[in-house]
Amino acid sequence: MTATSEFALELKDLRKSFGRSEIIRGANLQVAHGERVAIIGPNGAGKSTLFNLISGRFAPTSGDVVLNGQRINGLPPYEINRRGLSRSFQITNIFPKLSVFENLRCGVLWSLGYKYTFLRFLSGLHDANARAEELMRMIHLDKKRDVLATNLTYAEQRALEIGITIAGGANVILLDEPTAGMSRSETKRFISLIREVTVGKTLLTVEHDMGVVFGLADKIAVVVYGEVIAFDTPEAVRANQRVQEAYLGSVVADNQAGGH
Ligand SMILES: Nc1ncnc2c1ncn2[C@@H]1O[C@H](COP(=O)(O)OP(=O)(O)OP(=O)(O)O)[C@@H](O)[C@H]1O
Repeated sequence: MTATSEFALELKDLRKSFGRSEIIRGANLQVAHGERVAIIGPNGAGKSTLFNLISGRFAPTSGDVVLNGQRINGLPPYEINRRGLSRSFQITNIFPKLSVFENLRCGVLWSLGYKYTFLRFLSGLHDANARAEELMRMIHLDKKRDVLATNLTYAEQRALEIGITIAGGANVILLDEPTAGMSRSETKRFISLIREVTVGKTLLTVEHDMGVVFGLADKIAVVVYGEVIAFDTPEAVRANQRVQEAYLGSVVADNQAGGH
């Protein structure tokens, strides 16, 4: 997708209520093309709700979500996907009984299905195979080409999921706690993998692990009570007094106490 606007993603005074409780309370954010952003904040602050608003699972109560310069408020997820945003979930959505290659090929075909008529879709099958091979190399699973997804390690399954997420060439990628459940060494390798496969793309993650946040993000968005209270470089966010008071101080204390 070509960059037609200054920002890949903008949230403008975004609000979301469930019944009488307003969960997102006027969130604003401007993410530049190619930026890697981690969304952090206390439990219940509204991070997942923001992701759900951006990816189209929920429609906002008011305000705008702008993707590549186009308002996408209230569009269904597949339309938003077609416009260049792809999301992977914390819960894996790979097909366990298909091989690595077949899973990736499905991801490619699925994304082609939205972009092409049926005839072009058929002629695209050859391209789909080539793209699936390319993705397999990108996620370092080419040696596991014919292994069923169910027989991969957990970290490999998460890598496969990222491969499927980027298969369609979306320029904005949303990852929900991409390293959750991984060991420290797997996490380290996985951060490198995410960095590699998202070069030139805009990345948003919801993340609790501060090691991942500081290893991956160019910028951090801090969400507290449904508002983005800070959006800056990791160093600036770490030094931000308001963030310290509202959130980061307690996380650092938790980590020192052996929590997560
Ligand atoms: N579909 C829904 N209906 C009603 N309330 C909801 C719904 N989805 C989320 N909420 C509420 O919105 C608030 C924010 O939840 P959300 O999951 O977005 O927070 P979060 O920052 O992602 O939290 P965590 O870090 O614990 O995952 C919570 O109080 C939650 O109960």
